[in-house]
Amino acid sequence: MAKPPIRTSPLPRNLATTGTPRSGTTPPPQRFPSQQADSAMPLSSDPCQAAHIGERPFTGDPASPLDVAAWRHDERQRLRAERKALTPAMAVSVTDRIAACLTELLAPLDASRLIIGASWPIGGEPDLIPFLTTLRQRGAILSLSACVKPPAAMRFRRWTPNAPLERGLWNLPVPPASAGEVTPNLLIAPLLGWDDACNRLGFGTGYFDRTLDHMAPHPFAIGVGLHSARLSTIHPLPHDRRLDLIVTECGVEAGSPPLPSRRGMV
Ligand SMILES: Nc1nc2c(c(=O)[nH]1)N(C=O)[C@@H](CNc1ccc(C(=O)N[C@@H](CCC(=O)O)C(=O)O)cc1)CN2
Ligand SMILES: Nc1ncnc2c1ncn2[C@@H]1O[C@H](COP(=O)(O)OP(=O)(O)OP(=O)(O)O)[C@@H](O)[C@H]1O
Repeated sequence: MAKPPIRTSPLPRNLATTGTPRSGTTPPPQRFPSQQADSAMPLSSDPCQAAHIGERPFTGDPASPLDVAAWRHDERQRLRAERKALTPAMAVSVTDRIAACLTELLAPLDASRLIIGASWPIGGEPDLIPFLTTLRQRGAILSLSACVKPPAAMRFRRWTPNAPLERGLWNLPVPPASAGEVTPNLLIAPLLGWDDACNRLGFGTGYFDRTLDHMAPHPFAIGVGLHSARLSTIHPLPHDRRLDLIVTECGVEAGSPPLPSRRGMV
C-alpha cells in the first residue's frame, strides 16, 4: 500500500530566516543498532487513521488531581505497552517519518541559530539521534536533558554526536556536567500521549512541565510520538503546559499558525 503523505503544515514560517538548503541535500539517516532490522519493510496498514481507539473512558472528576492521576496512570501503561509492541520495521518507519517531518519543518530556518534541547530515547521512543546529527552538521547546537533531584526544571547539557554519555537519574544517558549547559530555543519532547490542544502526557514525572515553567520565554516546544497515542483529552490540570506542535508519523497533528516568534529563532 502506498504510504499516506506526511502533513508538514503549519510551517513555523515566522521563524524562517535564511535560505538554508532544504531536506533534499540531507544525507540519509544513520541507522542505530536498535533500528537495523527490517528497515526496508513498509507499514502493513494506514497508520494515520483516527486514534484514541483503546482509550479508557474517564469516569472521575476532571478537576480532581487524584482522579486524573489514576486515569493517566492506566493510560500510560497502555500507551507504553502499545509503543513497545511496535515491530522493529514499524518503529523504523515511524521514526523516519517523524524525522522527515521535523526536517521539513526546520528546513527554512537558519540551523546555526538553533539550540536544540532533546532527550536520549528510552522505552521505544523514536530515535531522533540521526536527525539531530544532521542538524548539527547544519550548525545547530545540540543538548540533552538531565534530570535533577528533587524534581525541578531539567538542565540541558551540550552534546555532539558520538560524545560520551554517562548515567544520570534513572540510569538515563546524559552528557557529563563538564560538557556545560545551554538554554534551548527549540525543545523536542518525546511523549506517550497527546491531544488536539497540544497537551502532552509523558512518563508522569512532571519534568517537562517544570522545565517549560522555568523557561521564560518558552522555547519552541515540539512533542513527538505516535499517531495512535492521540487521546480525546489528557484532562489537563493547572500544572500541565501545552506544547507548540505535536508531530507524529502522520505529520503535524496539533498546533495552529501563526506561531509566536521565539527567542533566538527570528
Ligand atoms: N527520553 C526521555 N527522557 C526523559 C523523559 C522522557 O519522557 N523521555 N522524561 C519525561 O519527563 C524525564 C525522565 N522521566 C523518566 C520517567 C520514567 C523512566 C523509567 O521508567 N525508566 C525505566 C526504564 C525505561 C526504559 O528504558 O524502558 C526504569 O528506570 O526502569 C525514566 C525517566 C526526563 N528525560
Ligand atoms: N510545575 C510543577 N510544579 C510542581 N509539580 C509539578 C509541576 N509540573 C508537574 N508537577 C507534578 O508532577 C507530577 C506528574 O505530572 P504529569 O502527570 O503532568 O506528568 P507528565 O508531564 O505526564 O510526565 P513527564 O514530565 O515525566 O513526561 C504531578 O504530580 C504534578 O503535580
